[in-house]
Order: sequence, then structure tokens, then C-alpha cells
Amino acid sequence: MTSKRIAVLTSGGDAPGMNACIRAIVVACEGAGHTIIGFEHGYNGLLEQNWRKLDSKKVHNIIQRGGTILRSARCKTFKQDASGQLAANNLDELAIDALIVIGGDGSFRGAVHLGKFWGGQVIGLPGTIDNDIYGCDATIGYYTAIDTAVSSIDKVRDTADAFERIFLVEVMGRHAGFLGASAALAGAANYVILPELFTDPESVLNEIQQQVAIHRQRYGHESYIIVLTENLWPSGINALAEALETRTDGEVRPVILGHVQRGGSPVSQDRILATTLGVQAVRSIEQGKNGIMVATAQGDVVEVALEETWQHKKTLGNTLTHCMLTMLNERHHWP
Ligand SMILES: Nc1ncnc2c1ncn2[C@@H]1O[C@H](COP(=O)(O)OP(=O)(O)O)[C@@H](O)[C@H]1O
Ligand SMILES: O=P(O)(O)OC[C@H]1O[C@](O)(COP(=O)(O)O)[C@@H](O)[C@@H]1O
Repeated sequence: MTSKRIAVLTSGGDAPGMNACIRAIVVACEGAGHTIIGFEHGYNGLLEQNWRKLDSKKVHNIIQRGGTILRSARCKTFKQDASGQLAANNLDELAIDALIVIGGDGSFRGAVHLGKFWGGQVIGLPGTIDNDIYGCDATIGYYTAIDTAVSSIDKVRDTADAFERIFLVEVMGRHAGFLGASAALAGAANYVILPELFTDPESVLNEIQQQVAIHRQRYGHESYIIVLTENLWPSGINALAEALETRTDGEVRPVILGHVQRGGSPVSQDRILATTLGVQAVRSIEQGKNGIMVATAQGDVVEVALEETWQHKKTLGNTLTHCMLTMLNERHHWP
């Protein structure tokens, strides 16, 4: 096998497990005799020739670290043709054969944009806490973000119970409800407001009002946890809290989990996924693959054309939706 010169970068929202993935790529490259370099700060590093050589010593003791040792960025100028051309020139100057991009669907669009100007191989690996990439079961960072949200919901419930209050917990997800759905289920929330199930504010308010009343009747107390996906409630979480206080005649407290969900040590599921994908990406490069995302679906490694990852919308799926509608949102027919 001929040895190659391979580069890696992390782009878009950082996600726990990105370091585990970088480590796997470096170890796999070193084992096969490839040269591996890392560009810093996402696509900015490609434009500014900001890179460093990586080896297994440099990735020692990073598997458990959140964030990304290569840093990440949202590089707005990368959408321009001039940036694509400049990045291609810089990659050619370094004699790079293949680039691995760890990021979300925006980063994959960037990879395809680069491919219009560059003849090398481009491989995407799904890394985002949102899990909103079509063609894969889970993205690197998703499992850790669920755990972070769930441990916060557990804590919120303690104080919610003590004061018999309603709590609104806002989770990330951009415009997707995967994180909200999983956190609400694993955290045993009472209600969840997700983009995929959202109708209109008035209907949601009516339903919550009705269900809080049923809940109080049933349990004799008012502690009630609602998980809300960010960017969804038209005038924000505080406006929703105020509206609910009026409707339920109780105290409602909003909690925004925010960027806390992006940090922390990756859980083992994310480390294993990240390591598997890192190793497979190097193998795909050795096989001459180009323009694909390497991911896992239904237990197997899959290769998906990068364009497909954003041309199709990933859905919550029937099983998860049915589970939510059974376990949450008080759809029980109590005696
Ligand atoms: N259409 C595009 N063309 C070129 N580059 C893009 C495009 N969309 C996104 N990118 C690059 O990918 C980066 C990350 O995208 P973003 O959507 O912010 O995050 P994510 O990759 O996590 O979805 C952007 O800052 C930009 O550098
Ligand atoms: O860090 P920023 O730029 O404020 O972005 C916040 C967004 O990034 C995320 O944390 C991750 O999104 P991406 O992985 O798609 O970049 C979203 O959940 C959130 O909406």
C-alpha cells in the first residue's frame, strides 16, 4: 500500500468525542505509514495555512477530553469560491492526498465546496451534539450531550419537587429534536416541545394547561418538568414561562442548559463511535473513496454521499415518536 499524506480538521459546533476521533485517525495513519497533519480552527486553518504535524505522542491522554485539540470555528468566508480555490492551492502546496472533516452538515457543505476546486479525497465524519445528520444513527457527541442534559434534569427535579414548581428546561438541537426527545425520555420529563411535534403556540399552551391540571389531580402536587428545544418558542423561553404562570396559576422557572451540553468528557458510546469512525475514515481513504460521510447505521459502517446528508431530512422515526407519545405529554387514560 502506498503511504499517503492525510489532513484532518474539526469544524462547526465542537462535540465531545472529537478528540477521540482525532486520536483514532492519528493512530490508524501512523500504523499504516501515512503522514497526518491537523489544521487548526476549522476551515480557517486551511485558508491561513495554520497546521501542525500530528503523531501518537501528541494525541496521548486526549480520548477523555471534551472540545477539540485542533480548535473549531464557523468560517463564514469559506462559502466563497475564492476561499475554495485558496484552500485547494494550500492543500496542493502541502501535497495532501486526503482531508478528513469532522463536523456537522454545514461542515460537509464546506467539504463539497472544497471538492469543486481540489482533486484530493474528502471524507466527512459526523460530529455534532444535535444528531441532525441524515444517513447515520448517531453523531459523535450526541450521547454525551444527552447525559449532560439528563443529569441536569435530575437535579432540576429535586428542587421542582421541593417547591412543587413547574420547570422549563431548554436544550440545544438547533432545529432538530433528537437531543430534546432523548433527554426528556431518559430524564422522565412530563412534557416535551420539539420542532418535529410542534403545531402552534396556542395549541401547545392549551395542552400543557390541561395536562398540568390532570397531573395535579393525579399526584396532588405541582412539580412538572417540560423539556423545550431551543429556537422553537416564538418569543423565547421566558415568554413561555410567563404564559404558563398565567395559565396554571403556579410558579414556573426557566432553565437554559446552553453550551454546557457541548462540553465534558465523552461517554464511552461517543468514544467508541469516534474511534470506529476515525479508523474507518483512514480505511476509506486507502480504498480511494471520495466525497462521502463515513458513519454507522443499524450497527454497520456506512458510506453516504456528502450531498445526501443535507438533501434529506433526518426524522425522529416511528419508534422514538411512539415512545415519546406513550411516556410523555400525559396521554394516559387514568381512571
Ligand atoms: N454552503 C457552504 N459552503 C462552504 N462552506 C460552508 C457552507 N456551509 C457551511 N460551511 C462551512 O462549514 C462551517 C461549519 O458549518 P456550521 O453550519 O456552522 O456547523 P456544522 O458543521 O456543525 O453544521 C461554516 O462555518 C463554514 O466554514
Ligand atoms: O456555539 P454557537 O455558535 O452559539 O452555536 C450554537 C449551536 O451549535 C450547536 O450547539 C451545535 O450545532 P452544530 O454542531 O450544527 O454546529 C447547536 O445545538 C446550537 O444551536
